[in-house]
Amino acid sequence: DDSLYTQLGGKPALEAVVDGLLQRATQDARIKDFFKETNLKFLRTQLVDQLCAVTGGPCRYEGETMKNAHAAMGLNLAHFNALVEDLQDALDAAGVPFATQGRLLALLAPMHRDIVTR
Ligand code: HEM
Repeated sequence: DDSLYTQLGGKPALEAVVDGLLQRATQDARIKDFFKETNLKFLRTQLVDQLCAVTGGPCRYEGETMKNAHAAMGLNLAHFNALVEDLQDALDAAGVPFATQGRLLALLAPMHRDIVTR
């Protein structure tokens, strides 16, 4: 099994990465206000399922489309890049090797087309 999911370290590793991301994003002055009214427990579940599914793991993501989930936020590319930076820091902290980080970021980067609206 050479899926990115396995390379990342499976479900426990993804959970650690998502926890690290949410911790950072909710304290990041550039973007934390977007999360003020968010149910973080629900968002954690959705993110783990989504990342598991897109990396080839045994999960199904049944949440909103990226377009619908972010439409009302009016996100720009700086917001998007700030979140990606927080994700990279979380991946570093979880000990994910640089090349593996690159594989994940390559899957997520194109989503900016649906998430960034201004
Ligand atoms: C590749 C980048 C991103 C991915 C993969 C992603 C993924 C997701 C997912 C899976 C959800 C849950 C959707 C649902 O089922 O309700 C969500 C919601 C959310 N995202 Fe993102 N997101 C990204 C970028 C961003 C950025 C840049 C921000 C803000 C700076 C952001 C802020 C939020 C917030 C606040 C919610 C929760 C909305 C609510 O409370 O209903 N996301 N995102």
